[in-house]
Amino acid sequence: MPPSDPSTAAYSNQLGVGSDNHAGAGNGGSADVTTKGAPTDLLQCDICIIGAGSGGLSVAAAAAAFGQNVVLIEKHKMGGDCLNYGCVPSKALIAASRRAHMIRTSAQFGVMARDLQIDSEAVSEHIKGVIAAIEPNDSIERFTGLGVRVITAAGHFTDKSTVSAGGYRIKARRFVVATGSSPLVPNIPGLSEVPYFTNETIFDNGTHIDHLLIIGGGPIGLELAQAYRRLGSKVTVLEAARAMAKDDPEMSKIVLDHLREEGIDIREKTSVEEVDTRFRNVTLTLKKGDSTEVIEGSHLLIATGRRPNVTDVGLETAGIKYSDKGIKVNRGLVTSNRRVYAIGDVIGGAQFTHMANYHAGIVIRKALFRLPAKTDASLIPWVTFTDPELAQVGLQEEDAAKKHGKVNVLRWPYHENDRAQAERATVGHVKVVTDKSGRILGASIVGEQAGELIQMWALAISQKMNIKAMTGWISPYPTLSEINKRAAYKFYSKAPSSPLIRKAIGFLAKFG
Ligand SMILES: Cc1cc2nc3c(=O)[nH]c(=O)nc-3n(C[C@H](O)[C@H](O)[C@H](O)COP(=O)(O)OP(=O)(O)OC[C@H]3O[C@@H](n4cnc5c(N)ncnc54)[C@H](O)[C@@H]3O)c2cc1C
Ligand SMILES: NC(=O)c1ccc[n+]([C@@H]2O[C@H](COP(=O)([O-])OP(=O)(O)OC[C@H]3O[C@@H](n4cnc5c(N)ncnc54)[C@H](O)[C@@H]3O)[C@@H](O)[C@H]2O)c1
Repeated sequence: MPPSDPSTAAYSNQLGVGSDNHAGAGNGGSADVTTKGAPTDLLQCDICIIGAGSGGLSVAAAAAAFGQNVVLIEKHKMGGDCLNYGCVPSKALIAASRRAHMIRTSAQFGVMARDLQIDSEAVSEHIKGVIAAIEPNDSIERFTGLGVRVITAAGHFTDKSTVSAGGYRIKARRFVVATGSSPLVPNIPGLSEVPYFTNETIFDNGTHIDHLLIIGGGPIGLELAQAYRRLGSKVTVLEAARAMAKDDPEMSKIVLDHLREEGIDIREKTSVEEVDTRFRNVTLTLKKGDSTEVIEGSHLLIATGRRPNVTDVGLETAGIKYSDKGIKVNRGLVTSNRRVYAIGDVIGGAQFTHMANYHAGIVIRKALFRLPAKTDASLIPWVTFTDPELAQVGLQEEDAAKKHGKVNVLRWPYHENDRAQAERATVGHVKVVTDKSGRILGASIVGEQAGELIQMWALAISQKMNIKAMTGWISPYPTLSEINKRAAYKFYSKAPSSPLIRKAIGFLAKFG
């Protein structure tokens, strides 16, 4: 089958797969129901959760572990986006592409690998294998074993304290809406006439992609851009504003420069005016400033953000306020209906699996133990899994300065780290922001394993630690984590007014 054949199962906007209304998972009992009830059957429980993605599963598992009577409703696939269309398949794809990159670049280590071959079908099988390995953790069997009653059907509120799903009426002490989000497809002339991938279809693709056009330069667009580039595709990214706009520009520039060096054509401040097909290819009419250009590629990926799954849940009926940004909640994640919490992607804001899990913890503390608990945005780390990775926690420099006035910015580069040299992973640096007294306000890391290295800064911020604590531990040699300690030492090299003392401390910092 030619790569751009619109009939390729994975490559179609006509599939109706996923989205707010996953095909085959119809409303009111048409789907397979784990336990079927007559339409009037009433289930009474402590907690009823709509949506078995990262957020819903976490609430269900924890509530069941504390002996609560739990009903969990899922209309499509257990595990939601993260397992089936998000984190897991994307990281498995990235892992495959990383192997290809390592083979291509191994000669600098004196290791010669010849005849690199990429079998797209086998890459696709690898992705499916990774999902299959994780799937049991999120399965109906596991949750039923934990004592959770799983109903596989669409759920919706029929009044302020009742949900209907799979032929049951469910009354609960508390409800949790965890219905996630779906790809936001922009309204570009011609787009609806042309086949395109979203995150819900691209991971099923088992054919080689000749030239992938990606609309959107956020984490989805850029993680997949690099993965496909390394797997042998030509890749062009079209971004209407700034790529990686949520990250510190100083740090994201390093990623973007690196991606461009790998041959990815990233065009910022570029709008897509029209989409069309020419022979079997996709053509995009681009506009940047006053100039227009038409480019052609074999496949198109839409990665332009998310829309919350707020339709068909009966939110109005339940008196739950929402907008196109998501369900409105207070910092305790309570909706305008005080019986109902909303968590994860469906409330908008930072959309990560660990965010949904964090929300789940807050709901458990509040609903089960009646403890006061509130979200704290300053604790949320995130990582974009490009190579180099980019990780962030707490405030970025600009926001820290706005909030705290004069701040200290501490940097330490990877190339000063012996392990980074040994691995030839010298791109990037750690950047830490503190207030005058040394209180850690934020940290960003761009470079090898930034997602691992950020963890200690996430801990430090959550524990309100001072930078002094980040120098008071012994870092085994040679590890990348030493970079964190070196960055912390920079706080002291800045403090003394004498240039001589500053220089001496800077010198000593090199010895940990
Ligand atoms: C390509 C991609 C890569 C990503 N990579 C990462 C990453 O590396 N790290 C990270 O932290 N995050 C990542 N994310 C984000 C992460 O996947 C989401 O933040 C996370 O899945 C949100 O969890 P959730 O429980 O809110 O929603 P979801 O996981 O979307 O789950 C919602 C569930 O609710 C179900 N549902 C919806 N409506 C109903 C209804 N009426 N009745 C019953 N069930 C319903 C849906 O079928 C779905 O299963 C990625 C996302 C994408 C798209
Ligand atoms: N590593 C991770 O944790 C990870 C990875 C992937 C996705 N995610 C999550 O998934 C969510 C969605 O990711 P995303 O990259 O789709 O969304 P995003 O909102 O972060 O980025 C979308 C980008 O598309 C651009 N855009 C929007 N409309 C456009 C148009 N018509 N033409 C050109 N550009 C346009 C926007 O300016 C923006 O930069 C993110 O919020 C993120 O939290 C996380």
